[in-house]
Amino acid sequence: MTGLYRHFINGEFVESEERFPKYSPLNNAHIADICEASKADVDAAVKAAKAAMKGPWGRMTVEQRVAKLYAVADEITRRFDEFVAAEMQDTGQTKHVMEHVFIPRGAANFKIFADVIKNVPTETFEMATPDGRGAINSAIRIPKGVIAVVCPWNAPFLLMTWKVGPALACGNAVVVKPSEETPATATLLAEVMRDVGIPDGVYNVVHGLGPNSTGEFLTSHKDVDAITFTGETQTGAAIMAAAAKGIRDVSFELGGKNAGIVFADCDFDKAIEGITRSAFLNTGQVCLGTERVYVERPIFDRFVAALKDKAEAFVPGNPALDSTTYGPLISKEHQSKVLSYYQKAADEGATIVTGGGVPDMPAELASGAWVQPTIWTDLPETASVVQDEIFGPCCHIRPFDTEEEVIELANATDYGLSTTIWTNDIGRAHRVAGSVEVGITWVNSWFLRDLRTPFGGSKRSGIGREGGVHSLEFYTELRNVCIKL
Ligand SMILES: NC(=O)c1ccc[n+]([C@@H]2O[C@H](COP(=O)([O-])OP(=O)(O)OC[C@H]3O[C@@H](n4cnc5c(N)ncnc54)[C@H](O)[C@@H]3O)[C@@H](O)[C@H]2O)c1
Ligand SMILES: O=C/C=C/C=C(\O)C(=O)O
Repeated sequence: MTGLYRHFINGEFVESEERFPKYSPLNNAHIADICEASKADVDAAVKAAKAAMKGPWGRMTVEQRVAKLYAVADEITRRFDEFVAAEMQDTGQTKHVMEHVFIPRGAANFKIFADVIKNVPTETFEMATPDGRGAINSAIRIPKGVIAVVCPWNAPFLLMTWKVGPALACGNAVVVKPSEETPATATLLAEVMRDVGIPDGVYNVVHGLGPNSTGEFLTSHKDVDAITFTGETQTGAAIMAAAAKGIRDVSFELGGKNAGIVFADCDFDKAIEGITRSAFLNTGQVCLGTERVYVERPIFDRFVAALKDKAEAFVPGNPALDSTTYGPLISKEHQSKVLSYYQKAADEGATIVTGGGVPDMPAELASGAWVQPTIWTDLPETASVVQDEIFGPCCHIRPFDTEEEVIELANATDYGLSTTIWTNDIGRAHRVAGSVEVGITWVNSWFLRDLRTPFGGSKRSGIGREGGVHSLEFYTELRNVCIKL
């Protein structure tokens, strides 16, 4: 996948003059150039998508669309190793996480929404009328039209297909703007779309940056009917302002500062396992990840010691090796941001339980975006690393004494994406789950996904829910047809 990443517009790969470099997270080597879509390129992509809605795609039956989406999923599965390699090259994350989490979810994201759209009923109301003949109201689902899909870099293929799957299932056409850090799998998916016969213009990809670049050109384009975005809360605010012009609908999955809550009656080993994953999977670059851990006082010391052991057991290195369990951050820029928080934690008086710096790496990887898994204790809740989303492999652990106290601590944030609660008291699990202000709560688990369930954030972590029938709310419009009999 080295070389040049091109746009995919109206069924063809096209280049543009402006380019920017892609560096490997593993060693900062220059591994590719990426075309940067101009206003004219974006306009061509939006025009192609709009035209596709009036072409064969717009005329397909649901059954025909569903068959196409299954073909997309099957082709992703057939080219599985290429997707694994492409995303591994962009993110530096381990082959294991690619093979077991991110790439299979790409295929699953097409199948689930093909199944949903095939089985969803429409609503009908019969009504009486003064002439005694009555009328029937029937709501039919209409695709919204051209959907802009703006994606982040942390789980590029999973997050992009989580939007493209339902958008296409509902009969829309999409223009995807992948993150500037992760062009590979969106581009590879274009080949899949072409090869399985998705009509030209239904799936378009425009590469580029955000502000004053492709992302802004796309989200402010007047012929985009709706915008689905996953990324930082501040970017969401900028996109919302762009969407206000023309009154376009938005679906946002934004940042988080998620709390893990561990009660003393939990299954200790499972809780350690779970919090290890939620804090450090994907080098902490998971929106659902845990950066604040609250542990009931009787098991606090034991918990901190056990999590320290887990953090120190990660093996950073070449992601293609089975022995590697830990990757770099996405970029040197993100490394600087995370390291600045490591410094702030030290300045603000944290006890550094483990980490806090850069791991020793062999010469060929020494220039990569590596940081150590890091655990802090003893900070006040006002400390920067307890307040801000860092998006790195780090967490602060604090003891608590009562259920009421921990609920208050968990809720003391503007974010509200997810939480993970560890206890064997089912009543307490249910009470606490009902009180933590988030969109997604896991009890005795984390990131256990049933794709039929509503997924999204509360407070500043998002707008709307995607997943199962909930995605239909965003990707279609209901048109009520009232037939007087
Ligand atoms: N809630 C969720 O489900 C979820 C999932 C994954 C990631 N995230 C969040 O994503 C963030 C990490 O991703 P990121 O750093 O790529 O996010 P980001 O907001 O910096 O960028 C996301 C995308 O938006 C584009 N963009 C940036 N500015 C833009 C603008 N003004 N107009 C239009 N497009 C613009 C970027 O080019 C990129 O494609 C974290 O905050 C994380 O919590 C949330
Ligand atoms: O990093 C964020 C991971 C988000 C996961 C999903 O959006 C999902 O599982 O659907």
